[in-house]
Amino acid sequence: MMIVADENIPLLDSFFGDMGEIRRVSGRDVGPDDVRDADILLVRSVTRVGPDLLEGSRVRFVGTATIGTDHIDRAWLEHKGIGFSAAPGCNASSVVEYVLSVLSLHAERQGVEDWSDLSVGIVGVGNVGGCLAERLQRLGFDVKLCDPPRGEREGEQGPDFVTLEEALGCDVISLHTPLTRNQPHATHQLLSEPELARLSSGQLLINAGRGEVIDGHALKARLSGEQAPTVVLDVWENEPAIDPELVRQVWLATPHIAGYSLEGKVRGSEMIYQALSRFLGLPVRKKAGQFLPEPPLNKLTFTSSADERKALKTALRICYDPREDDARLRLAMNGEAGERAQAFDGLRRDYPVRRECSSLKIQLKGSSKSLQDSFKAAGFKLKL
Ligand SMILES: NC(=O)c1ccc[n+]([C@@H]2O[C@H](COP(=O)([O-])OP(=O)(O)OC[C@H]3O[C@@H](n4cnc5c(N)ncnc54)[C@H](O)[C@@H]3O)[C@@H](O)[C@H]2O)c1
Ligand SMILES: O=C(O)[C@H](O)[C@H](O)COP(=O)(O)O
Repeated sequence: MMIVADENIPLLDSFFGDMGEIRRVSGRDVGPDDVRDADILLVRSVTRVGPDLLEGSRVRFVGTATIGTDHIDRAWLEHKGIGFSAAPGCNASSVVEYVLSVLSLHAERQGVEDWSDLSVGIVGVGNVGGCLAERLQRLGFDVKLCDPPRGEREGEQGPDFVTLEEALGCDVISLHTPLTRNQPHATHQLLSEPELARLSSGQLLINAGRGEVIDGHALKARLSGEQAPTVVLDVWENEPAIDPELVRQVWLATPHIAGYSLEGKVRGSEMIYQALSRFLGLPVRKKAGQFLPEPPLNKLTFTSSADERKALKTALRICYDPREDDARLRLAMNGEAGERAQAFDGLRRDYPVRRECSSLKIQLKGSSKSLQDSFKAAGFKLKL
């Protein structure tokens, strides 16, 4: 069996090595000739999968080791009877930790002593948005949920959802919708000129969903105007050829790595391994946990003299500090257009190992019960 796989999917040999021959390809450049004799295609978000790539090939299963599926023509795969699986939720914790770290920095920058005084509007309350909402609510934030498709589906049974307009009134707005077009509640340019005009200084807009959910031209215009909001972008229109001017205008700019924890990536591989095994009628024997190395830092102790307001933020930033990715992306924006696009992809390909909060055991000596609860709510494990 021939398995063609994006070279950036981790643990290809460990998960798939005994299923067939693996041919590694560059996800950005893979073409019909690379997949013609393949049975299985494993991709990440940078490969567009549809008739242009697969017509005439013998591929019978496609797996994407990602949450997002906007790069996949699912209707065409179904029409052709080609099996498909994504990796829903694989890197949700990683994205949530990205947002928590950004929030902690924003509160500090705004001089907000208790970060949970900030109201947060979450747009798109699925795997990522739902996990973010749960953690923020446990941390005491006032959270508003905006998800019209869920609102329609769940009615009175679901949580109280607000309109986009109401969500845009929060101190922080975090976008976690998929990218969709030509359907009810399509998210392509969900935030355009009128929505961006509602935002003002003091507000923070985070996009860690898909770049095209915000109209980039309108955003640039808004950021050049009066009372501009603060903006954090992890995702961009036209990746990898992103707009360097927009990078300069936003507060934090990262190269689509919010979901790039090692745990998130390995879980993505595990989930498509499981789906492919089921598709082929093979037993599922391997687990992500067996391939995760010991984290470089596995224990952190706060003594009774620690400042309780700072302890959680310190731990969050030890696990992930977006300012490092921001600095690297800004440097990468110095070259010519082609060099910039290559550098964007290079930052993602050579991403340093980042571990999730759950890999770090926290010891709290003589701390309050509320601090212990906050650490647990943020996703840390406590060492008792
Ligand atoms: N930056 C990253 O590294 C990164 C990592 C993971 C996922 N993502 C992106 O985040 C997206 C969300 O991930 P997820 O796992 O939570 O997906 P999901 O499918 O579980 O949830 C998406 C939610 O958005 C809602 N939604 C759809 N249209 C909407 C609209 N117009 N307004 C408000 N809500 C709407 C859906 O009803 C759903 O509940 C993914 O599709 C992917 O594009 C980015
Ligand atoms: O959809 C996802 O899971 C994320 O956006 C993911 O982090 C994308 O990573 P990529 O496939 O582009 O490496």
